[in-house]
Amino acid sequence: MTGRHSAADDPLAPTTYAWAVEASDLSVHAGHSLAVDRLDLRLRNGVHGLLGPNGAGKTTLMRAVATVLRPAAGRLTVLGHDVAHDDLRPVRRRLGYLPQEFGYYRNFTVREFVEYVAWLKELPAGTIPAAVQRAIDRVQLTDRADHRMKTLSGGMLRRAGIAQAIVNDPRILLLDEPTAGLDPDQRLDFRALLRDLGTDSCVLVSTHLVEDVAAACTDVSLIHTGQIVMTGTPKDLAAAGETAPGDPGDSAAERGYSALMRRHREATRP
Ligand SMILES: Nc1ncnc2c1ncn2[C@@H]1O[C@H](COP(=O)(O)OP(=O)(O)OP(=O)(O)O)[C@@H](O)[C@H]1O
Repeated sequence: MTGRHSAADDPLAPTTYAWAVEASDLSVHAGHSLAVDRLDLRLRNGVHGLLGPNGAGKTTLMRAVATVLRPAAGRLTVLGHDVAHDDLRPVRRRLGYLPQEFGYYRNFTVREFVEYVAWLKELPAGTIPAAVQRAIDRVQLTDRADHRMKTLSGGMLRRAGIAQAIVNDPRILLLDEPTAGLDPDQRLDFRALLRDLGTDSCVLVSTHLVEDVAAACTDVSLIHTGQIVMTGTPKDLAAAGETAPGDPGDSAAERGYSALMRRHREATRP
């Protein structure tokens, strides 16, 4: 794996910025829609869940933090760099990103796919084989490492996607629907991996699965029509559910999510 440098020789050392991700009054377009609308968000290390209904703006926010989309207005800094104005290459080397749908050469093996991303992230050549092996092991694809991508199941593909996202030991890890297609055992293993990753990096996970958030996230932000509705801990979500037994959901956290979204819709109804 790549070694961590000291603050003195690393311009992206955490000591040089207060927040790993800081969005202030951020607006971002997706096509012609204003999908992120004057949003404020501040994230440090930890596992941050992003929950919201279809079309809420989760993917668009992720794409902006991944420096794929430019802000239309407001300010977004990632690892202390302003994504609208600064050189983003050092940031991109320190990012890991699992998009909802990711591209790959079908004939690549899992190892070749992850190696290719390691090379794109400019990892020192000598560190690549070990970094690739560790990433593949962490997502439990060890026995498939030399199988072609086209032969993997949907859940295995997702795990290969997670492996490429973590191969550079990223400071910021963006995972868009990472548990889609994983079987129950794999979801449990993945939650443990998330908690591990969040100890020394900033992980933002978009999901529809409230239970994943409750089990693996240090905090959660609810997003609706491009704005953050609420940020709190999974316990806050469950507590909101305890006081709203009539709202839909199979657990206190799910009922809390439903209740908070309902209250937000009622409060903002014209
Ligand atoms: N390429 C596009 N062109 C036009 N509108 C788009 C485009 N991509 C997204 N949108 C719109 O932007 C809004 C936010 O979409 P986004 O994909 O960010 O939401 P999401 O929360 O990730 O949704 P989901 O949970 O369904 O993945 C939606 O209203 C969507 O219709």
